[in-house]
Amino acid sequence: MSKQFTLEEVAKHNQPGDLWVVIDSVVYDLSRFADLHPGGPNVLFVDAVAGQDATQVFFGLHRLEVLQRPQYKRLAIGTVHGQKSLLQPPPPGHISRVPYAEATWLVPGYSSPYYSANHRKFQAAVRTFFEEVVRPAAIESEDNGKKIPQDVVDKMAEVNLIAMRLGPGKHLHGRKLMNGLVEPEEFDYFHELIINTELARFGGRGFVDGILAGAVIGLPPVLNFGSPELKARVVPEVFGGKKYLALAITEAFAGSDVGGIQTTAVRDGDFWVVTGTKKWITNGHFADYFTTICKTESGFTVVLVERDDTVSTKAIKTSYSSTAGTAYVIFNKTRVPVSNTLGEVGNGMKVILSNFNHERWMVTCTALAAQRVVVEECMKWSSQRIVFGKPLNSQPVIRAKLAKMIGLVEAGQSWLESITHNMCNMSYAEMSDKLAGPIALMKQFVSRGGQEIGNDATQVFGGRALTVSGMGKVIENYHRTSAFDAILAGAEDVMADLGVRQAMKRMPQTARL
Ligand code: HEM
Repeated sequence: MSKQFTLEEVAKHNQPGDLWVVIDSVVYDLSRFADLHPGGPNVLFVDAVAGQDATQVFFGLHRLEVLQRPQYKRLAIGTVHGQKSLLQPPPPGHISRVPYAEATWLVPGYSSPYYSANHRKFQAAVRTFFEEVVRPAAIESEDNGKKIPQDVVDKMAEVNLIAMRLGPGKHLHGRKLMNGLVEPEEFDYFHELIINTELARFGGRGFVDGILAGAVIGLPPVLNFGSPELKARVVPEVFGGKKYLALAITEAFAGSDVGGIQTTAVRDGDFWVVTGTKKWITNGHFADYFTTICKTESGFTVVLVERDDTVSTKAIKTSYSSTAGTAYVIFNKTRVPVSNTLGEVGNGMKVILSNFNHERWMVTCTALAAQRVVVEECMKWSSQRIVFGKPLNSQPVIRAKLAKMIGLVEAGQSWLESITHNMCNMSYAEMSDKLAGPIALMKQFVSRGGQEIGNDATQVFGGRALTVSGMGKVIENYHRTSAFDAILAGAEDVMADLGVRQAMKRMPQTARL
């Protein structure tokens, strides 16, 4: 591509069979491609395009990534003499310079009391890892609905990313985290927040769950309530990416009202016999283990069910990608060793509830990261889209929408960081006591805001936000799937109610106006 042309030379190639255009200083020969062009050949032969610098019109219709696809890269034949490319894709690990595209602590010139030098190094390494190793798989899996590829899982396991996703704790001790970048004892909830943020930046909500969210929510009961033998066997398999695990609570009969579940576990000697169904089980379609709550003679009991011929899973078609492995699970008299019991018999609710705060906090982290990407997309689109002869962002109504989106994301981020700071400084018991309400309220605030952001972003992008590919594909995906954040880990309205009821419990008896 060392050949250089003048604009005058390019201009001579302006008809069917001999068609050149300039995009961002690069000269493309579209002579043979014109008939194959997904937008049709005719649009390429208009005077403002054929033989001309079509940069502005091109970016009104295509994402930068189109030019990076190998089949289109080949169309480049040289550059325009004296011009330089201004629109290269950013290198992996890059911090966006688009205002509000990054949390403030990452923006040069701003400071934050929450993040140490180690968090900063960690963020840079995790972003680079996710962009280099995970992004291509994320985009492909979101599209084709297949499970996250095993080689990506293996690479995540190598740097202990699966283990780190469960947050700080003893399970990290003795492990080399991110090639030794952070000491296991040093790893805190801000490190985990960083991981959650980075993995949700690819514009695919199904993949956010497909990237082993099942283990993040289903393994803690094993870690905290399983026998030493069970842990010694299962935990290394899951952290090593060799086996998959899902949390099986909800049923067609019971969602937020967990008490209504109908799956039973009946004792038969050294076994539980588990019978029943579970619905909406994230990663369930490919899981080897199911952390399952069952009705037992006395109350509820949680057991770790291992997949065998008596366990069948059916993929449920949801409005997000089936890469999440969402499943309907059927246990048909499945025999589970009593040694797989997690926690006390009859006290299963405690085991399940112990997990909810962390799960809700995690959903908030990933939801906010996705919303920030939506803000970035809208900021870019509204400045590059020319409408009525002016950039879209010259319209006050568009700026008002941007203001609302930015406000929601920044408010959510500040709340999240404040809660995360408290998580770092509280014992587990204090967290359960003091943070269940705030985390529930924060989650409902962020998920509700997310749905508003999805609606506003759709208006900003117009029809482009309604197609799964092309300019508005990130917005389409977010808008279609934002309700997942409002349902998973606790329905939005239930969260709001829980948060306020917790606050009411703390009202001083003597409080009067
Ligand atoms: C290197 C040159 C080009 C390549 C490789 C290319 C490729 C593509 C591709 C892959 C699409 C499908 C949509 C997408 O994936 O974003 C598309 C759509 C389209 N292209 Fe191009 N294109 C080129 C140049 C142009 C130019 C110069 C124009 C100027 C008018 C143009 C007009 C369109 C239109 C109108 C569509 C349909 C957009 C839509 O459905 O919203 N293309 N092009």
